[in-house]
Amino acid sequence: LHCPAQWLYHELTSPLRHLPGPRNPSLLYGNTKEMLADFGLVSQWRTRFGRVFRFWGLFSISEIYISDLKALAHILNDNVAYRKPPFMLEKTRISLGGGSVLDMELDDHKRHRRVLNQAFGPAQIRPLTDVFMDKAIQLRDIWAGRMEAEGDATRIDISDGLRRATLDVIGQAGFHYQFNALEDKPNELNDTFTLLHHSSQSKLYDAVRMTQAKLPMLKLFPLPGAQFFRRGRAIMDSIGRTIVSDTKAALKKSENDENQGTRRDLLSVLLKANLSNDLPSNQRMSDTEIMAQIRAFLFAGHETTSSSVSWVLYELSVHPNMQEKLREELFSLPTEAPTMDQLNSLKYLESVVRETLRLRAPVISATRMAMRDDVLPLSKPYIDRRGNTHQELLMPRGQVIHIPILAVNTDKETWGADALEFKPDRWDALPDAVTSIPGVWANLLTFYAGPHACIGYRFSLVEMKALLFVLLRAFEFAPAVREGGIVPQTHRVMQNPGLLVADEKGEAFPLLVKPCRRN
Ligand code: HEM
Repeated sequence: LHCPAQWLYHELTSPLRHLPGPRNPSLLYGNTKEMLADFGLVSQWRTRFGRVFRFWGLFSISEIYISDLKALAHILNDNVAYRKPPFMLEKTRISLGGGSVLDMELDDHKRHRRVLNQAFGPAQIRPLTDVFMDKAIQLRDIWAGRMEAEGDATRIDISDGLRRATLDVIGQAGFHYQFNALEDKPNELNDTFTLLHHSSQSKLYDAVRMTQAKLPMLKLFPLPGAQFFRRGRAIMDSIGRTIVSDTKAALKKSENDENQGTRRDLLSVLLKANLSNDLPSNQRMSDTEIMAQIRAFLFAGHETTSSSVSWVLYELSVHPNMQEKLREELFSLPTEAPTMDQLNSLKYLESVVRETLRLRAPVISATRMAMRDDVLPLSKPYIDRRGNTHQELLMPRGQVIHIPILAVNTDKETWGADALEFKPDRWDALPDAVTSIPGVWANLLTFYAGPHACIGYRFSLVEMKALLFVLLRAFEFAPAVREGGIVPQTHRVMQNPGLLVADEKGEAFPLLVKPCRRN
């Protein structure tokens, strides 16, 4: 929508104008302010208005919430008719720099995925398990050191350690690069990420980027946060240049070497795939595009995993019997250094990871736009504000769509009355209805679906399991604050566990950690 008249025409003539939904409290902000202030608001609307309703985004651009599974399957599998809206692509480019798979659509997206997919299969992730284990052990030793100095039952900011560990993992397993974020030294990239995504200013910075993406002329003004995003991009680019030239040099050196392939990091694999003779030259990625993927992996692949592990530890801290049951299983492996296949053979670990990624999906929603008029099938009819029943959803071109990942994962009509409870055992006998969820993994929308599904989900799952294997065999985790003191904190589309009332120490998510008695 390029001008107010076009917006007005779209809203007034839309076949969806009679959809139920909340009222619009502000022409400028729509419902965004109240949504930011209240994490549970969207699910309250879902209870009140049903699986399809309309709410209002920034500048009163309407968004259609859809959790109807038939309609979602239709949207997620058609990435020609339903794409990331131009303002979301623009926001990614402002925040992260452009040119990666994260801001590509259609043919360019396909070209990128064709090369990138080759680095993310099980055979490529298997040898990276050693890196996941090494970093998990390094974090374990750091926390054990704190316990030696401060005594048993030490209060530790879990998310800080995990963020550093997952940044180190993506550095080493992703690009054969040492961030050394776990070492107790200032790390410029980690500090910039923390400032942008976890400081008191981060929501403001994000809102500013979204406003600039919707009103590009605002990019001419030096609005809050611009210098930090610039700094983040500059650090990532300078690291990226070094990484690409080092990796290319290493590949060249190993061309005539029997041991070709000693470098197993994602970037080495994808650079090799990109140079392969099997790949037509017009399908290759340029060096600039390769560098852009480094930024994408850093951005998409580090905090998502640390948030997931934080959520697992949170759930286990408030469910000590499940923590003990899992620990029992982890000790049943007669090794300190399990392989990917051994980690994947642990059934209860798998159920705990699935249940956490269902109930605490780190990415809670996605946004798409209809690129043409369409008719969406529905599993259940909806009733509009005038009382008329509709068997289908008439989708007008240009309509923004809200895909509620977390709500789909926790819908009582699909998962049963206990959908909002943490119950790993549910994975032993799932209701049939969940098979209609169009997710790429485990009947969940956590890693999305269709052509834009998360490329890194296998990487992330093994990394999570390695961290949990090491940390739960070494420590016991218990709540550090009273019940209800840890709540989901949202930033952009991410949710992390965090303190309801911030403390002066600036901790994000503390737990009481003590050495495991079995050890
Ligand atoms: C628990 C961890 C993770 C979660 C929950 C997660 C979730 C997601 C979701 C929901 C999307 C789709 C977003 C959209 O299209 O609107 C996505 C895409 C993506 N993810 Fe992940 N992710 C995780 C870990 C990772 C890791 C470890 C990497 C890389 C090493 C990664 C790289 C990507 C990339 C490159 C895309 C874009 C794919 C495309 O558009 O074709 N993610 N992820």
